[in-house]
Amino acid sequence: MSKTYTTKDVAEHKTDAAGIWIIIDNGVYDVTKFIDEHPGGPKILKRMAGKDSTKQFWKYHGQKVMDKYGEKLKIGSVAESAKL
Ligand code: HEM
Repeated sequence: MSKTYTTKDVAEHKTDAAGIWIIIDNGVYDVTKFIDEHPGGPKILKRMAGKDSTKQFWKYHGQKVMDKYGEKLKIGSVAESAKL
């Protein structure tokens, strides 16, 4: 079963020490270990740390990237969603 987080939980994960989480659509992704391998560079990803990066993600990537990395990095979903 997938874990549920609040946007506040996610917002508290925006440093190397706490871990770096981002929201894409309804999912919560832990990119702490991925960030240095990010082909778009760590900086741009770090700027979205703790935030909803749905718009930015789909601007720069397609479904293929999500299919390849999503499952590996996903740690759960956000409890409150505008889409529910
Ligand atoms: C789970 C989160 C993310 C994953 C797994 C991911 C993965 C990738 C991958 C695999 C690429 C290589 C390009 C490709 O294969 O299409 C890439 C490029 C890139 N990513 Fe990400 N990314 C993530 C989040 C983000 C976010 C949040 C941003 C923006 C704030 C971003 C900005 C970029 C940019 C600017 C590029 C370069 C695009 C280009 O060269 O045309 N990424 N990313």
